[in-house]
Amino acid sequence: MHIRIGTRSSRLAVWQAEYIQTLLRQDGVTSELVFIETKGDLVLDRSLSKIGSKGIFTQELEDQLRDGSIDIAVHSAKDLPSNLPSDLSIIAFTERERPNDVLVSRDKTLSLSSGQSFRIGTSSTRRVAMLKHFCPHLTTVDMRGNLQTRIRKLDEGQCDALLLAYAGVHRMGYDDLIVEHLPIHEFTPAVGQGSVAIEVATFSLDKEVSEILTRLINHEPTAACLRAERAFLARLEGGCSIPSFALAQWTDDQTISLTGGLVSLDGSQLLRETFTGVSNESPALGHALAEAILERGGDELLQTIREQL
Ligand SMILES: NCc1[nH]cc(CCC(=O)O)c1CC(=O)O
Repeated sequence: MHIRIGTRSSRLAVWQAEYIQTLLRQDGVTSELVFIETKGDLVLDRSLSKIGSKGIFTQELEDQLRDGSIDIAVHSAKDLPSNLPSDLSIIAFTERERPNDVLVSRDKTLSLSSGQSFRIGTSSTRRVAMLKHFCPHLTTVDMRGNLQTRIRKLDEGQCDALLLAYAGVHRMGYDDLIVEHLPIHEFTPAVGQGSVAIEVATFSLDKEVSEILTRLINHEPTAACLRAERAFLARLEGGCSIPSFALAQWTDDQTISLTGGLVSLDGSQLLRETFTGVSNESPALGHALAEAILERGGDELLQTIREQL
């Protein structure tokens, strides 16, 4: 069996694709990487929320799944929209890396909780809004580009620190630059953060091949958590430009706890709830959480956010 793997060509994307190749090789499955550029890689002068986030890192890969140029597409689970068209599906989520965000800087004395004032580079609406909520004394600088580009901008002095996903920083070998791990009960991560998703064209991939790939790549405990988080996001109809967050975690061998919510762009309002339920009904858990958040004022909050973006 030989699999053509579609991937973006950023260093993190290549790390992810090579990780998938390693998992496949365990069972003698050979593969090759097909590099595909997405709108998110090309348009670097505008913030993600202004480009219109839906599928900006995924569309071109999906086109090649459909026309049969590749067998699977590898994405950061976080970049994959929560509502997939019916001809595409996810057949695996890899075991999640630690899901939290980290503060990255050359200055070891920096800390979010210290009360010092400094500039943080980020292009994520969630991170900007959360910083405004928890750390109003800090300023943010809009910063696009892959990890290496952002660290170069940090070194050029365009900001004093970056707020990033631990998973990407660790995978790229920048652990030495981490000055603080942010607590997930405050800075709850984005849906899917830390896991890698495998997407296929539902009707063109052979069913038997698809089952083998799932067996080799999918980590079911992670997948159950991501189904809860993604159901939450789907109900909010949020892409990655909406400042929403959710993290599901196992509490015992049958139960998942899902924490998630929304924060207003100016940080003044933060809605967060935790729901617990049985793991095999995790999408229902995500749906229930979304309903609760919408009912508690999330509905109006979302409307305001959409008008402002
Ligand atoms: N949207 C960019 C993106 N997509 C996935 C990751 C990090 C790795 C991951 O969450 O799996 C990042 C960078 C970041 O948020 O710091």
